[in-house]
Amino acid sequence: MSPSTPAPLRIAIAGCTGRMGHMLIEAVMAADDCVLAGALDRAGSPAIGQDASAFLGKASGVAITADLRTGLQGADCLIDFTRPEGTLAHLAVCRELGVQLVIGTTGFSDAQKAEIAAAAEDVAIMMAPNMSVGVNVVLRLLDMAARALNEGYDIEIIEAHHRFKVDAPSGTALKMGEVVANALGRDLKECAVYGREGVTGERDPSTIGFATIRGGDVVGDHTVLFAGIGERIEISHKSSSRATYAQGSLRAVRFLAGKARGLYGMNDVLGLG
Ligand SMILES: NC(=O)C1=CN([C@@H]2O[C@H](COP(=O)(O)OP(=O)(O)OC[C@H]3O[C@@H](n4cnc5c(N)ncnc54)[C@H](OP(=O)(O)O)[C@@H]3O)[C@@H](O)[C@H]2O)C=CC1
Ligand SMILES: O=C(O)C1=N[C@H](C(=O)O)C[C@H](O)C1
Repeated sequence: MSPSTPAPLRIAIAGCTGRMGHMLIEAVMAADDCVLAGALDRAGSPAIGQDASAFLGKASGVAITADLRTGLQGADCLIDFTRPEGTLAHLAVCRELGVQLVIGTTGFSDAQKAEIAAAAEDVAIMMAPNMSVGVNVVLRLLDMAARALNEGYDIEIIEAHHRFKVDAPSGTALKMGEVVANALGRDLKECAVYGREGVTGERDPSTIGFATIRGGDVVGDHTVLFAGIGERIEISHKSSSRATYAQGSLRAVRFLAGKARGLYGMNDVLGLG
């Protein structure tokens, strides 16, 4: 390395054998400015002890471990796409060791989100339910659309994901709901309707409806429908590869570099305001 070349970003991956874990390891290994520093999996996983990039047919020299301190030792930043309880366990050790965090996990309760915000007083964290550039641009479009269509339009959010997804609605759909509700001066907690069945009565115009589809290998589709009398507007995003989430996560790691603390979103990373 020449004296002017910056040191590579040392990245650990949690949930390293998961769908996103594999995408992230591939992305880190392919990035010139990043190095794989650790790979975490759950205790009891048959992958413990194996090389983290063995699935790519090449060696990283990093063995998969369930020991958080071993996996985080030597890392600047942990990228975590696991489950809420896993992320919170990782968060506690990252906070203690001063390791930054990029959190892609979805399905957190309000109390769990508050725990993450508290940890961000000590360590820099970027958390977003969707790391793709496209979805984050859509969030801006939704803010604009909701303000312009603030009367006479029923708002419904429809999302589709693969059969393995465990949380519903998706974190992205909920974020879309929050953006639209905020733009309209509503509280999503009070106006969200999660599915309908039976004699529901006529639609209450102040509600925001959610519909969830699960099946096959759908990577992630989201549509926000503004339905008026005489016209409908649909704002859609469709993911065809998880690589966009991995590339967004690396942008987040680069954004966090050098930051001591604070809780950031993908809007900060992308400069979307
Ligand atoms: N923000 C974004 O852009 C995106 C977010 N996501 C979110 O990321 C998360 C993971 O998605 P995906 O990769 O598809 O899921 P997978 O189930 O494929 O992978 C999850 C990984 O986390 C591990 N894990 C599960 N529970 C725990 C735990 N309690 N502690 C530690 N590790 C754990 C799993 O291990 P094991 O196999 O042993 O259970 C597995 O390695 C989901 O919340 C999903 O919604 C997904 C894509 C994009
Ligand atoms: O579980 C997934 O796959 C995805 N989860 C995220 C979410 O819940 O919004 C992001 C993306 O839609 C894929």
